[in-house]
Amino acid sequence: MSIDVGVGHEADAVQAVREILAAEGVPAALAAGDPSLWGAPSQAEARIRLGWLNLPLTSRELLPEIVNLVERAQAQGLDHVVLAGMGGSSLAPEVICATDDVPLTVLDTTDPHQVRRALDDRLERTLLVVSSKSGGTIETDSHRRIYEKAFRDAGIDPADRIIVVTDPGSPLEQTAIESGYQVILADPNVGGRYSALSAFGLVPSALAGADVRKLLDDAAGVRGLLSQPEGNPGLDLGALLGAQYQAGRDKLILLDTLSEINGLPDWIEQLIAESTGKQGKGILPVAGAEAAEDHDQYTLNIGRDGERTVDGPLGAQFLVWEYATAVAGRVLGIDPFDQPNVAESKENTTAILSEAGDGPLQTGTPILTDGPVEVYGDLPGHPKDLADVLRWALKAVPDRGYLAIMAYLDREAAFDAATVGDASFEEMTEQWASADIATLRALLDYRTDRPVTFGWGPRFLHSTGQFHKGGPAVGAFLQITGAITDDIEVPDKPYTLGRLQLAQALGDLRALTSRGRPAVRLHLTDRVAGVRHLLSVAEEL
Ligand SMILES: O=P(O)(O)OC[C@H]1O[C@H](O)[C@H](O)[C@@H](O)[C@@H]1O
Repeated sequence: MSIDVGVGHEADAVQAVREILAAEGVPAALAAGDPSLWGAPSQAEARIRLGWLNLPLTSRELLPEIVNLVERAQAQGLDHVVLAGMGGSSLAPEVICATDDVPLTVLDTTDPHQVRRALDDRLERTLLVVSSKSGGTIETDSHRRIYEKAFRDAGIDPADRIIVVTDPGSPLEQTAIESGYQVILADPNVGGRYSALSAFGLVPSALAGADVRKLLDDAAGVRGLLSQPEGNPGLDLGALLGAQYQAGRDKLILLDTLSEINGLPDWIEQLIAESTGKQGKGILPVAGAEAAEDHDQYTLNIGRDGERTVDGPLGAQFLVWEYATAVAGRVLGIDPFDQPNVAESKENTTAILSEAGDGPLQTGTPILTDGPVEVYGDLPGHPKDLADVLRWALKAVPDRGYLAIMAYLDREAAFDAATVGDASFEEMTEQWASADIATLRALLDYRTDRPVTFGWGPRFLHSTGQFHKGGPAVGAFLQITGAITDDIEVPDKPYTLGRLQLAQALGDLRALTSRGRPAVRLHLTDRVAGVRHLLSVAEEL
């Protein structure tokens, strides 16, 4: 089964870019793993980052080991699979499992309420996959420590329940060996966001019940096309992204509503934002929005329907989008394999934790309080209430700009609002939406012609966070944090999850404001009431 790319009515412009790329020999060179395609300064990194091109073949070697893991888990009756992993270490398994309709609990959060939800859910049948390429990611390290303690407290040996996926030689590999955990080593020549078809994508998905062999088969089916100058879906898509960028359309609205693949835009978001958002350039992917066409925006559909489309099975989609992103990187003149600005927020987080010592974190004082919402920030014009603050945020977006909502909250919290009993599907959806902070995106989107993005913190720090800081300086930022009523200790660390989460929010805010980007933090002193209030104020703007 193959994959089709529909380039829409800009076919001539796309053809022009494709011809240049073909004349430069890009398709064959990229398919062969030539690291010189992004210029001399990128060559050293590219040399160790092109392994994804071969994963449809090389990952097959993992299948016997994966089958053993799955059989062992089944024999032990472990049917609740929890995946601790950030960014590239969890986004692909989330899409794979949602598409195959098998349950996977993803922990890519430091929100203590959301982590507590997972801990309280079938611990006696839980299998934890700890996935981290670097082996040093603070969120994932915290989850491992918390689960180790929870297992021990429940009289369960963590070595029976924890599987580690990491790169050879990482500190996590060392810890895993010392702790007696099963370790699956990933291909070190593949970067995090290009790792969907590696052990990072396959191991947790297979344990959750997904058909990963099919994924590799579908990717292998398209791989042979990637060296060709014609009939090459990766080249077509890369040329489309590049041509749109050259025409000033650098906001990509991703739709998947009519697709059988569930949630691919979230994975594409990380791939494109982190790969291209740097040196003041970049393509901003917008997931979860309505279709939009404008001088700087265009829509692309996953599936058959629409003007610009990418239609084909998930395994092929992964490979084609990765190839297209690498091609677009060349057209934009950036290195698609580094993420130079991600580290900055992480360093700020560490600094904020150490500045505070044993005392409370330095949050400053609110400039105003509107019911259950406190407002922190340096805002001009003396806003008098929350409505003023939201109006300011919308106005702060420049021409060609965007508004980013970043919520450091429990992304499952809206489940608590769902009525049990005889509510209809529509009623339940409505209840969900009115308790879900993500609804704010649509409410604000309605009031501006600029794109509005929504990200869960700290998850987005490993994705669009790179674009926010490294991309064009045209973002305005609305950060949302919430009171914590049930915090969780991180064993052998001087912080709790809640303290870490707040430090991450403050650290990113510092990175944004130090660049002069308009940014404000809304703090919900009561989460449920705060979400309700914020949504009702946004509705009446
Ligand atoms: O897999 P890990 O090493 O834990 O990394 C998880 C994520 O961390 C960083 O933020 C990178 O920018 C991401 O590209 C990566 O996916």
